[in-house]
Amino acid sequence: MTTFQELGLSPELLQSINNMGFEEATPIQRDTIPTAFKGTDLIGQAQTGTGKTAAFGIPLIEKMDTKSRLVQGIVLAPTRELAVQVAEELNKIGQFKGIKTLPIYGGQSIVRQIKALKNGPHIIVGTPGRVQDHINRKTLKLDRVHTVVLDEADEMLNMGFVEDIEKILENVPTERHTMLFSATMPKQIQNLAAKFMKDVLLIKVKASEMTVKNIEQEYVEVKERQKFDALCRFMDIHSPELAIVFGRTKRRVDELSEALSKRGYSAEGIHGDLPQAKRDKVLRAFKNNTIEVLVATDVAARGLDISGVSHVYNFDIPQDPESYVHRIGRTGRAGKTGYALTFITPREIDHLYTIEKITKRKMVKRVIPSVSEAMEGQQQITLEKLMEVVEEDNFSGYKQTAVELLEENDSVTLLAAALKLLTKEPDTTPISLTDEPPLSVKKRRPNNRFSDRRRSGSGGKREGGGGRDRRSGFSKGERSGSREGGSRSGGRDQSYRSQKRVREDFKNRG
Ligand SMILES: Nc1ncnc2c1ncn2[C@@H]1O[C@H](COP(=O)(O)OP(=O)(O)OP(=O)(O)O)[C@@H](O)[C@H]1O
Ligand SMILES: [Mg+2]
Repeated sequence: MTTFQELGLSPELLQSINNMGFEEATPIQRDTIPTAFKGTDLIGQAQTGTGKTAAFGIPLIEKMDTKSRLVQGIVLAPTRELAVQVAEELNKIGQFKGIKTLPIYGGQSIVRQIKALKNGPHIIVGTPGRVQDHINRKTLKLDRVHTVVLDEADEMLNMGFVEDIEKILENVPTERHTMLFSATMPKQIQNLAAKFMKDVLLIKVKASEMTVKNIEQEYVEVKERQKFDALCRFMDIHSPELAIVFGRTKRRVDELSEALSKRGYSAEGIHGDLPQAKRDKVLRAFKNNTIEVLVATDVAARGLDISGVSHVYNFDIPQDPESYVHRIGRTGRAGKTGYALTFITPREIDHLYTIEKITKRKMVKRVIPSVSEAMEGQQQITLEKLMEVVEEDNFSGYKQTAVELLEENDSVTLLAAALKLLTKEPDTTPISLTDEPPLSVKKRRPNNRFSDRRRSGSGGKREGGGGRDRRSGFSKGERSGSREGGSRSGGRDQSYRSQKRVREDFKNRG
C-alpha cells in the first residue's frame, strides 16, 4: 500500500485528496506520480476505472504556479463530456492550492468561454476542435504551457485526431513535459507517440488481462431480429441499477432508445448528432438516476466515470477490441463489481474470438432467456421492493383496508393480485428497429477504423471511437462551433442494494 503522503504531495493536495475520500494511491498513481514529478515524459497505461485522471492530475497541479495568471497546463480529451469530467476532477484536486481548471469544448457558447479564459485559468481541459478554434482567434495562448496531457491518448493519436494534436502542439513550447494516458495503447500508437515526446517511459500497470477482473463478461449469440427482445428479457432478469446499451450507429441509438421507452424502460439516447444541450440533459438525467438506461454510441465509451453503472450491454459488437475494453469499462470502476453482455450475430463470431484473444479473457456463453424467466426476474424485483417496504414499516394507513379485504378474499389471492399489479410484465408492444448489417472483418482493423468514420453515410452513421470529430461522424458545422462532440461524465455511489443485486444476478446465472 502506498499513501499519498509517501508520494510527497504538498499539504494542500493532501487535503483535497483526503476530501475526495482517496485513502491510498492506486497502482497507476503509485507508479506514475514520482516519475511525473521528475518531469519525465511518459505513457501511463492501466485498466479502466483505476484512477488515471488523478495519476496525471496530481503532478500537473503540483507543478502549477499559483501566482501566474497564464495557462500553464493543457489536457486534451476526445469528447466534450470527458473534458468536463476531467476538469471537474482537476478542480477538486486543485481546490486548496487555488488552481483553476477550465473545460473548453464545442457546443458551448464561445463568448462564454472567451470570458472564462480571461479569468486566468491555470489549466485548460479541451477537445481538439475547440482548442484550435481559440488558438486561431487568439483567445487562448499556449506559449507558457509547460505540461501537456493527452487523456485517452490512443484515441487522440488515431488518424482522426493526430493532425489536430500536431497543430495544437505547435503552439506549445518544445521544452515541455508530455504525458499520455489510456487503458489501451496499441503498438503502432506507441510508436506514433514517440514523435511527440522525449525519452518516453512506458509505465504499464501489469495485469494478466486487459479488462478489470471484477467485471463479469458474457456473450450471447443472437440473430439480428432477436436482439431487441433478448435485450429486454436480459434486463428484466438483471434489473440493472444503471445500464448503458451501446449501439453501433446514431440511427441505432435513436431507434433503440425509442423502442425501450415504448416497452416501459426509462431510457434515453446519446450520440454526437444531438445538440449539446440535449447531450448534457440526458447525461445529467442518467447521473441523477432519472433515467436508468443510457443508450449510446461509442461517444460514451471512453473515460466516463458514472458510478452506479452496474450493467453494460453491447447490443452491437464493438468495432475493435479497444472499443470493447473501454465500453465495458464504464462499469466495474474503482473496485466495484460490474457486468457486461455482448450480443453476437452468427457471422460476427470471429470478432468475439479476436476480442477474447486481445483482452486475454474468455467470455461466458449465455442463452436468450425465455419469457417465463424474464417474468420470474421481474417478479423477483417486485418481491425485493415489497420486502423493503415491509422493513420500512411505514404503511399503517393501509392496514384497515387490508383487514377488510381479507374478510372477503383469501390472502394468497390478494397478494398474488397485488404482485401482478406491481410487476412489469413482459411487454410485446410493437417496436421498429432497422436491421444493422453484421460487422465486417476489415472494419475491425484500427487502420481501417478511421477511414470508416470518414466514410460514414447518413442513415446508419457510425460514430467512430468516441463520436467526436468531423472524421468520426461528429461531422458538419463543427469547425467554429461544436466540432469535436463526444461524451463522458462524473459519478455517484453504487448502493449496497444494487451491488447485492449484481451479486445475486451472478449467482442466478450460475
Ligand atoms: N486513489 C483512489 N482511491 C479511491 N478512488 C479513486 C482513487 N483514484 C481515483 N479514484 C476514483 O476512481 C474512479 C475512476 O477514476 P478515473 O476516472 O480516473 O479512471 P480511469 O483510469 O481514468 O478510467 P478510464 O480508463 O475509464 O478513463 C473515479 O471515480 C475516481 O474519483
Ligand atoms: Mg480516464
